[in-house]
Amino acid sequence: MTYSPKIVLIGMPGCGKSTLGKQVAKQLNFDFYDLDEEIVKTEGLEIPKIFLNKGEGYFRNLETKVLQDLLSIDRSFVLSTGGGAPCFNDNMDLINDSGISVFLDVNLDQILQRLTKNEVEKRPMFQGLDTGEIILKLQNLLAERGVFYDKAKIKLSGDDISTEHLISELMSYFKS
Ligand SMILES: Nc1ncnc2c1ncn2[C@@H]1O[C@H](COP(=O)(O)OP(=O)(O)O)[C@@H](O)[C@H]1O
Ligand SMILES: O=C(O)C1=C[C@@H](OP(=O)(O)O)[C@@H](O)[C@H](O)C1
Ligand SMILES: [Mg+2]
Repeated sequence: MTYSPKIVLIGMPGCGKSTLGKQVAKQLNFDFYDLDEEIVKTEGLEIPKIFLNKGEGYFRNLETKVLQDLLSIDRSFVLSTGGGAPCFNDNMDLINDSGISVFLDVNLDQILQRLTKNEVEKRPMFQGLDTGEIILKLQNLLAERGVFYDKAKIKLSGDDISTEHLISELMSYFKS
């Protein structure tokens, strides 16, 4: 039987899951999926529109369904999740049952800088908030979500986690 690793990136919104995931998949020659992009394709609506028109509860159930479908693919891939994905509907256990979860633990100051540049409009959780409110929101989210992120099989921290760093951690994990 061949081993098909499924690498699943998790972490706070803005920590770099989508950016890093794409790069790592390319370097490893694995398929790449972005959970949010797959949700958008399934629903035919952008993420902020799904939140606005159908509500967060609907989004979370759709997120779980699309996650389950992706995790059942029998090939190696890198999957970048959305920041909330591991924290609803037993998703973190699902991820750990079939994949290698990697928590990108980037500090909130760094995330704030990235989000406030140009990234708020894509993320309904932060729309309409000023900088102070975004800080509070990030702190509250991390307080709720840390317990889920902590279940990751691999944890990487730093302001700027590189593709090389992630690949080297994965190689050590595969060897262990
Ligand atoms: N290592 C990095 N250094 C600087 N900016 C980054 C880095 N990784 C991601 N970014 C930027 O931060 C923003 C959020 O990144 P993204 O990959 O969308 O995060 P996530 O998918 O975790 O929400 C984007 O503008 C992206 O270009
Ligand atoms: O943290 C969250 O709850 C969310 C994060 C987003 O993904 P990113 O983590 O890629 O921003 C996206 O799934 C949605 O807007 C909800
Ligand atoms: Mg993303």
